[in-house]
Amino acid sequence: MTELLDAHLVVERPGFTLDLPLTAAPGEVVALLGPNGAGKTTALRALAGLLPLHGGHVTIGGRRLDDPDTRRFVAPEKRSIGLVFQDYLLFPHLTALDNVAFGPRCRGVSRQRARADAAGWLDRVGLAEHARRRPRQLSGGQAQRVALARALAVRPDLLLLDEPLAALDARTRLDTRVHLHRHLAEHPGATVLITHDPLDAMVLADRLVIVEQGRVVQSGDAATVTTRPRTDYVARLVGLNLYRGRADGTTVELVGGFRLATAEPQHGEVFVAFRPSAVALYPRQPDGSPRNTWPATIVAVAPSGDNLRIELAGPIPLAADVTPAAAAHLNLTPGARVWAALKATETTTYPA
Ligand SMILES: Nc1ncnc2c1ncn2[C@@H]1O[C@H](COP(=O)(O)OP(=O)(O)OP(=O)(O)O)[C@@H](O)[C@H]1O
Repeated sequence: MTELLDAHLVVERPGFTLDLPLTAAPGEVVALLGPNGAGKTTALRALAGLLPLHGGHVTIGGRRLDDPDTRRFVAPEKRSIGLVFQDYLLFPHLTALDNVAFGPRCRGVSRQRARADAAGWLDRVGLAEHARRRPRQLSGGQAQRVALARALAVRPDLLLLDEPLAALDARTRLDTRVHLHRHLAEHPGATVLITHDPLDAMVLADRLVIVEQGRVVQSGDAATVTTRPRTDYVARLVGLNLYRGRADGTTVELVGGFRLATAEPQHGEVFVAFRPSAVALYPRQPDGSPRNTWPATIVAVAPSGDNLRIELAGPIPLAADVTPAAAAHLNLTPGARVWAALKATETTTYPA
């Protein structure tokens, strides 16, 4: 597939370097996911032309927009890009309609045409009857939809979304996520979205690019990234226990010396992952039990859906999810001693 976006973003900051190859095909939605300070906003700003590159390049639709080597730099307003920022950045003094008409107007479309077009976009995002309202008369979810309509109204090759749902309450967020998903699916251009929320990323994106300390640490579709995390950040994000070790057949010696029995034979450096719900906790050492059992100490207990998420210390740090019924047999105070058990068949092992 030919890429609509072809970029290598190199930006130097004191004590921080962004060095991020990034591509997106027509119609593809790519989510940049990463912890605070990973460089996501820097990447988005560089794509938009709000921040010039120090190295690498940005090419959209075959057009070179930023290339420090040849001193080429195309200003943000001359790029075929639509932006939706976290705080929406709607013009407060303009109506919803004129906010949406603004981009096309700047590109030389007549006032009448731009407004007619804007009315069509507002209709598409379900806000036809709010066209005359100003931003402060709109709810958070409505303002977000106006911002989306405004970004799409210029028919951009590349749509950039910065935490598009972060400012919304849980209920609005759910509705808006579904709504946004539909519009992204219809958008013929490429989309790059940044988010902290794994659910947003998984629902909205075709591909996840995980960024830590300015670099790509993992990328792929949601299924691969979530079942085979390669860093602690990703493992915590998707709620898996993750360890690194050395495999010899179906035994993996973890960093620190603890040994786990696994199901798939491997050799050499590996990751071992398993779900917290695969761990069973007992008050005493279980007999006739799976091959992996070890004593552990409860560190913290918190609700997790219908279950309880128990954080444990011991030979390995561990998260276990137990049902309320199972929890009733345990003393769940921090500091209490329990036994953890894990079936080898519940583990996934893959090369590091
Ligand atoms: N204007 C600036 N001047 C100097 N350093 C900056 C500037 N903006 C960001 N940084 C630094 O660049 C790095 C990346 O920041 P960036 O905002 O891109 O991360 P992020 O992944 O978007 O984080 P968050 O999720 O917290 O928004 C950080 O170390 C940050 O301190």
